[in-house]
Amino acid sequence: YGSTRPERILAEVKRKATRGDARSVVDTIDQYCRHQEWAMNVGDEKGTILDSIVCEVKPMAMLELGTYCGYSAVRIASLLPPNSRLITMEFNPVFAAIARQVIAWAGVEDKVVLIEGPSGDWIPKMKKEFGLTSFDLVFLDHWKDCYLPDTKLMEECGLLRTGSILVADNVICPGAPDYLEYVRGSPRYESKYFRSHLEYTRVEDGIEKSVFLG
Ligand SMILES: O=C(NC/C=C/[C@H]1O[C@@H](n2cnc(C(F)(F)F)c2)[C@H](O)[C@@H]1O)c1cc([N+](=O)[O-])cc(O)c1O
Ligand SMILES: [Mg+2]
Repeated sequence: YGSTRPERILAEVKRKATRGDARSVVDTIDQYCRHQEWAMNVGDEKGTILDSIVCEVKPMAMLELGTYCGYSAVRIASLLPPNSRLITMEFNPVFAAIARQVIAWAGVEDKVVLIEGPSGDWIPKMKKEFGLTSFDLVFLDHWKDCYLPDTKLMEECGLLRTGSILVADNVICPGAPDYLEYVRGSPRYESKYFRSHLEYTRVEDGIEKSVFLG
């Protein structure tokens, strides 16, 4: 029986990355996915844009939708201020199990809370479950047709405050046209596009940064 791509990525991390060294985990995954087999991590080029926003915002409460193998969770967690938390949500239990091991190998498990299940179930109960008032920063990198409904649900559940920032991957490729139209057209958001490339390729893609104005 063959292994899955996430299992092969985890095996590469355990073989090549230094335990406890988040940067070496990130670099190992980037090397593997650039030279061995492509995978849908935000990647090194768009990852640098994400890093700059995380460092600028210094979020105390951050949410990621779409953990996959944990690449961006590790990347983000390595930049978080002390006492801040990244909550990362994953729908697929197989991917979640891999991501937990990647996050542990990187030594950032104290900064990351991985929750499993559909966003529609979790978003309405996050305030209570985690004693949250709102998220300072949200990274959307899950199913592209869920970006808009989940953003509206976060608004409705009071998880966004004036100044909360949404960062969305793949707004060009594969694309999230309804989300893009919403954040760019709504008076309640101030949106900015960061042009880049689809991870590990020369195809155009980009990240949209949108500030919620309340
Ligand atoms: O489809 C793409 N990403 C979809 C990513 C999907 C991932 O998000 C999880 N999820 C689903 N719902 C939730 C939550 F949190 F809501 F519960 C979490 C899924 O199980 C999966 O691991 C993609 C595709 C390409 N590409 O080039 O095709 C490039 C990319 O960067 C991509 O992100
Ligand atoms: Mg993506």
